[in-house]
Amino acid sequence: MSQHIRAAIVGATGYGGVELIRMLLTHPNVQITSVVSSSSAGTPLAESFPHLQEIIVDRLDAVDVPLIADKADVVFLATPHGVSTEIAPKMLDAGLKVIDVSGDFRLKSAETHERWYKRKQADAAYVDKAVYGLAEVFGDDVPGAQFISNPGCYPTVTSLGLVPIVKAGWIDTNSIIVDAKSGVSGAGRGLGMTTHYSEVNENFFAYKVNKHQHTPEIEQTLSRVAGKDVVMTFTTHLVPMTRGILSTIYVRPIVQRSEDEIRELYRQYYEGRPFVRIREQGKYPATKEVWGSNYCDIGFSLDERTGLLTIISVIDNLVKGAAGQAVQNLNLMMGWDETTGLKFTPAYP
Ligand SMILES: NC(=O)C1=CN([C@@H]2O[C@H](COP(=O)(O)OP(=O)(O)OC[C@H]3O[C@@H](n4cnc5c(N)ncnc54)[C@H](OP(=O)(O)O)[C@@H]3O)[C@@H](O)[C@H]2O)C=CC1
Ligand SMILES: CC(=O)N[C@@H](CCC(=O)OP(=O)(O)O)C(=O)O
Repeated sequence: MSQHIRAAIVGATGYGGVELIRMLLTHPNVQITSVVSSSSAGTPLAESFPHLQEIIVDRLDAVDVPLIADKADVVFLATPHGVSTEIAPKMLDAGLKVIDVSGDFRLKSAETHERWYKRKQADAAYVDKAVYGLAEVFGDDVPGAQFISNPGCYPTVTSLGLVPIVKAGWIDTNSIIVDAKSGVSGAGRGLGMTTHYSEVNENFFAYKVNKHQHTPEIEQTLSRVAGKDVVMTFTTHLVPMTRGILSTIYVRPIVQRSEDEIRELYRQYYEGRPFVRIREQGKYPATKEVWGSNYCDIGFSLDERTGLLTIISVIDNLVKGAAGQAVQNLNLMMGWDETTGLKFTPAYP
């Protein structure tokens, strides 16, 4: 099925939003008809982003739901936590398809959401309506959906690294340890005490230890595929680079399997899913090998001495971790090939 669709992007002056503009500009089935800003409405886009000199839209629109519903068929929300809670229900009621890149609708339990995000979740009717769009795992839920909740960056890279082996029941699901590192663009474009140059340059630190809001999101996915409660230890770190997340995952196998058999399990699970690439024996992915692309690359090492399996998974946080997966979900929603408009080769070096 091929069909054109008009798209609006809210939060377009931020990193997720501008990455959506980059992806959608070359998408053959999409026309960007509204670019929305709460702080710069009425100004040209090039004022926020001088690298976007071509006229995509005349001026940035305000957050005006009837106007957006008039101009677009689908709206992408690349807004800070809490904003989608307010505006997504109105947009859905106005008949728009909504793809929310924020964390507002990812967790199905209101109590868990409040505990980890420290704010009240949206109306349960809308949370129920939101389809969690981890494309390679739950992509079958997406076609025909009106409302997609796009996974977080750490949850995407970590869940894709764990789902096949958790689903197979080959590991102890009570002793998973995830050691994840992100580039600074993961924190968005806004200035913050821990993200400005002199704090980040020549520095490396853990943050939100045992308190990261993505912990319950990953556990929700793993519990869903395992059919039982899964918990894990999850530590995030900030790395002095712009893009990329690398997740190092340690698990304890409970069945005797060789590294080759584990690799084959992953190959079979991701067969026909072009954005997950499994590395050969002894090869471990680096963030630059997916930079600017929608790929998630995964490598393995089974340590015969300790019996532990190390899984290394990488993505570009702004692409597979945000805008790219959002476009992948649009493709699945619309019944288009999931790679449409997303065949970016990583920029290297
Ligand atoms: N950065 C990343 O790697 C990832 C980010 N995400 C999530 O995506 C969302 C966007 O992140 P990111 O692009 O990094 O953040 P940024 O801070 O870079 O951008 C957010 C944008 O939201 C807009 N905004 C702020 N308040 C409002 C409001 N009340 N109504 C409408 N728009 C508003 C701002 O634009 P303006 O002032 O022009 O309105 C701002 O530019 C967040 O929820 C984030 O958690 C998810 C996965 C990865
Ligand atoms: C480096 C950095 O600070 N990253 C952010 C990722 C936030 C994000 O992507 O937010 P969602 O919860 O909407 O997915 C963090 O760790 O909170």
